[in-house]
Amino acid sequence: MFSLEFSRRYSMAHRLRAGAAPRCAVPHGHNETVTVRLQATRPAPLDGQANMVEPFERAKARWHRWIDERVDHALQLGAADPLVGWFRAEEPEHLPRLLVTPGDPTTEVLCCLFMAKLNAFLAADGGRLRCAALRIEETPTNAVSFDGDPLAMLPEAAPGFLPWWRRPDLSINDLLPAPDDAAAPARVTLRAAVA
Ligand SMILES: Nc1nc2c(c(=O)[nH]1)N=C([C@H](O)[C@H](O)COP(=O)(O)OP(=O)(O)OP(=O)(O)O)CN2
Repeated sequence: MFSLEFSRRYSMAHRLRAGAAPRCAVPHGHNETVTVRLQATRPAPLDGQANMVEPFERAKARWHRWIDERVDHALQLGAADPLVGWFRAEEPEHLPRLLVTPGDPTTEVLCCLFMAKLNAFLAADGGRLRCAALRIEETPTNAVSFDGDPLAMLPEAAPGFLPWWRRPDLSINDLLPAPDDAAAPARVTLRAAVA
């Protein structure tokens, strides 16, 4: 089967608070590269004319827009990190720049969140492609890759609530309604109801 592979580079900062990597408890940054492998959900032979699974431009458009506009230069924080509350109180204008993860923002969880988000984009674009594997190079010497079902690796959301990584919008957290997300006000109300 054919695979389409795309790489994108972004800068990020994060910190890990759970204690598994004590050196990483203080905010610090990396320039990371994410590489995705896409496959057709219904593989077909080449047609002898266009000979494409899908034009690269179409296959990667939403994904690269999200990486460039939202993930690049975001601060990645675990949902329970007190820095989230600090930004809410002191610099709420920067809340859209926080990428909030369930538990510490490790490269492992990022792989699953990114893959789930990419699959949400691909489903919204017609479901012709799906992400078969994803790899993040955190540093020149450390990388994590994942294949399989990313949702099986992540905590379940409250019933009726779609977390940001399952929505085909540009969001990177659930702290605020995303400006491009018409359904967000209803979802925030629903989340308040289940909390
Ligand atoms: N399993 C994981 N372990 C670690 C992660 C992670 O996401 N998953 N992350 C970190 C830190 O982010 C750390 O900044 C990067 O790791 P580290 O090995 O310290 O990076 P170096 O560039 O210093 O690597 P060298 O090969 O030693 O130069 C830690 N662990």
